[in-house]
Amino acid sequence: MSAATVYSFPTTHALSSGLSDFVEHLSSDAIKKHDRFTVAVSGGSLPKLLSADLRHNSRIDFSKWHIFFADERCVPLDHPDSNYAELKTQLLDHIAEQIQPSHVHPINQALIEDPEEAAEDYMDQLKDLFAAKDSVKFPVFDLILLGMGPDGHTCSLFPGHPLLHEHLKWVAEITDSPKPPPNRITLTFSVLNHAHNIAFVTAGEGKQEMVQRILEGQGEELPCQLVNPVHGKLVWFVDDAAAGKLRVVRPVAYKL
Ligand SMILES: O=C(O)[C@H](O)[C@@H](O)[C@H](O)[C@H](O)COP(=O)(O)O
Repeated sequence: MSAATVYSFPTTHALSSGLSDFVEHLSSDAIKKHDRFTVAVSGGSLPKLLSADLRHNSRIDFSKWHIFFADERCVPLDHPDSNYAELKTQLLDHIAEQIQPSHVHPINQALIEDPEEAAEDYMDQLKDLFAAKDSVKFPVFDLILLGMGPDGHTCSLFPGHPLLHEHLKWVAEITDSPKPPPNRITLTFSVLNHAHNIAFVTAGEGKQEMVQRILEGQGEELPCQLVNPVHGKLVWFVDDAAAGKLRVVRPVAYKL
């Protein structure tokens, strides 16, 4: 995989605070350049780690944010499995007065029984924002925030799954996710790898071995290893526990 910068923090509190500074920096940079900040967010522990400090960060102009989901389970938006529901609880409800509701893009709840249609509809939502001109080949997010599954999956892109080779679609459906629920939609590697910035966020001792395998292992094609930005930057935000088995890659302290 392309050289990634690994930022390690002694605690998850420190990680959340560093991540908030990082997101603030990218957001203000993007708003200066093109008057908006486009971000895609994953599920799992990410919304909590992301939001602990971010939701109190008054230096961020959330009114310019456009929020998408890197992957989503095909469940109602108030279901405990919904990534949207988790982000709402952790972040959106806390910045409700600043964020514009039309700038938040959950999946279309009316289509959850048909993942293929839900994926097509989500691609249309992306097109509305990114592809005013038909010539846009892929959306270029300012930031995509990813988690790392225990098997090395990211988004709903699982080891050995045919979706790892999907190069045309922006958003794909999956109906046989090895992790329940089986029906989901996910951004594809084409979209991930065109982002300006990609940040993996993962914490805890239980992640040590997989973090080491992904960042230092060779000869595998784990989904997290297929995240290789074409022009953008790749960073990992981890705690010292998750970084505990790294031997070759040197984690650094985060500084703006
Ligand atoms: O259903 C899923 O596939 C999960 O939401 C998944 O994509 C998650 O992001 C990773 O498994 C990391 O999860 P943790 O950050 O909780 O370890």
